[in-house]
Amino acid sequence: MNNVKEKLVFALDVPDLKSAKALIKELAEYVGVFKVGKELFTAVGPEIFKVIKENNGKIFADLKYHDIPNTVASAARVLVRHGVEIFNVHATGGFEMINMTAKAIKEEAEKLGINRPKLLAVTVLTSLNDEDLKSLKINETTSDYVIDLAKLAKSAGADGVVCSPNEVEQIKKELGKEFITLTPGIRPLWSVKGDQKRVMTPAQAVKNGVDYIVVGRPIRNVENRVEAAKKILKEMSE
Ligand SMILES: O=c1ccn([C@@H]2O[C@H](COP(=O)(O)O)[C@@H](O)[C@H]2O)c(=O)[nH]1
Repeated sequence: MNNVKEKLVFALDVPDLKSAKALIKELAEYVGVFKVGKELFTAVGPEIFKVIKENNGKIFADLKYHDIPNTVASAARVLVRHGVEIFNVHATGGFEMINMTAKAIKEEAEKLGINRPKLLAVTVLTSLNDEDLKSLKINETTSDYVIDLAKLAKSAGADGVVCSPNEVEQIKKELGKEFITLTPGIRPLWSVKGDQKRVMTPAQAVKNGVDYIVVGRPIRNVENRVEAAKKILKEMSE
């Protein structure tokens, strides 16, 4: 069970520090990594990183940077100084943006004598499907586009990608087992899809070889969150 706990990333999508603290305390025993997304970070800033560290948690800064290379690399240096374990940028920011960021975090971590965070590139959001790509004038299937972006990200120095569990087997086959896959769009059979379109159950995602699964609402929006987390860990270990 402990092994699957390390794979479980919980999305702290709440609007204030008080709610985030309560969730961290409630779920620390069942969750490997806490994900800080745009809502919480915009509300409380880097203070949340301190709180997670104080509770011996690992941090995934899900800030999905997408800007010119110098801006992203500079922001990433700050994340290194905050001691985050994982962070991400959009793969569509391009080779130079990812490459400059990868070099910057290595340099910054060496300067501080600490481990550098893992750099992941977001491929195609799990709320998008083939039809959505067509409307964006992208003439590829979602899975082909994800693989192309994953190849670009790897060649630029990323440690892995954010994708849906549907693409994991292919990514591992083409880019190697060590290339990290972190997958939102996780929906146990007892939960609702909401705005997620490319979804999979925790059990199937683990079978497909994902390194991390991200779960938010299926745990956060139920009455007994500890029970929901335990149920997911059980499904992951079956
Ligand atoms: O492609 C992506 C990238 C990021 N996310 C984030 O993951 C969580 C999922 O939460 P649920 O409540 O389990 O849907 C959320 O914070 C998203 O911002 C994603 O869903 N898809």
